Amino acid sequence: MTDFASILGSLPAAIAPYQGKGKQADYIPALAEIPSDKFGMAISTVDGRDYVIGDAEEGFSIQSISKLFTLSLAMHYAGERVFKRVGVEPSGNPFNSLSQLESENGIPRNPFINAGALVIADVLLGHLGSPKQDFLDYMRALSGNLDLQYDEQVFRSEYDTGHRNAALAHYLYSFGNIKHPIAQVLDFYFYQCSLNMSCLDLARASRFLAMEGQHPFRDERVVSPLQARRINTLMMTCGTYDEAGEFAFHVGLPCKSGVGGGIVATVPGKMSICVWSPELGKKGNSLPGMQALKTFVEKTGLAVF
Ligand SMILES: NC(=O)CC[C@H](N)C(=O)O
Repeated sequence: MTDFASILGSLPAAIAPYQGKGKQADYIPALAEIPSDKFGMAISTVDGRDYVIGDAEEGFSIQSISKLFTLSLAMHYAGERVFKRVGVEPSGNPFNSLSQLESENGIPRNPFINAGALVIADVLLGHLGSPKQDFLDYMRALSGNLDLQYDEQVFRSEYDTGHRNAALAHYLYSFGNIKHPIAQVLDFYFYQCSLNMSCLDLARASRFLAMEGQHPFRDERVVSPLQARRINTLMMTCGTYDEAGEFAFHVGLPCKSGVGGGIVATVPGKMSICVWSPELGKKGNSLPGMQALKTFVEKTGLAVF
């Protein structure tokens, strides 16, 4: 049997050469205050075993990893209709780009770029009675951590500096692809991004993606098996933005990153993984985090191809 504990134990040395080579997100000022040398990783297997290393139980800002969960919830409520309003193609552009929306009639390329996630937030506003609380409850149930909270300071920081997201939301609204008041959409979007979770929380919470949509702690489905397969596919092709090709090439697992430095990866049928290290490469994905996943896959052979 693979000795996951000792493989995890080898990762701090493997990523050490990459620390100090990236840069924390500072366009959201609160994120720049996190010590840059943090590193944690957690694995949660489909049969309920957890393995952790380093700062895996320390909370961080999940940022765009939240898009994985809002998409899952939107697909649960609206099924295929979601894909009338967002596409399933990689954008090849930065996560916060506005440019393709003009020629593509306000239909974002995919649900993981900011434009797509704002549309998904709008979809959820049509289904949730108390959107922020309902989403928090959903994440608490998925992670099994009833103490999960959002980070007020990060939320405020995003609100104060979120001009690009506001521009995207207005532009989408002008195409009729946002239907609720823009202030409500942004409020919900900044809230989802400012949830504070640890690697262990996120590895557990994303386990349904490795379990054909089965809820990790309840006798119910989060999404259908087909939907789980599609979400994994979108993670592989679009989850790390304009670096998705590099991730598929070097890591070979469905991944979803956030500018807080976290990356969730799934090994369908086997486990879910979350790594966290705040220094980002040029495309906004954790540089040491990517190396940790690459090394993990080399040592375990767990890539999907
Ligand atoms: N890639 C990310 O994590 C981006 C999320 C961030 N909240 C933003 O909207 O810019």
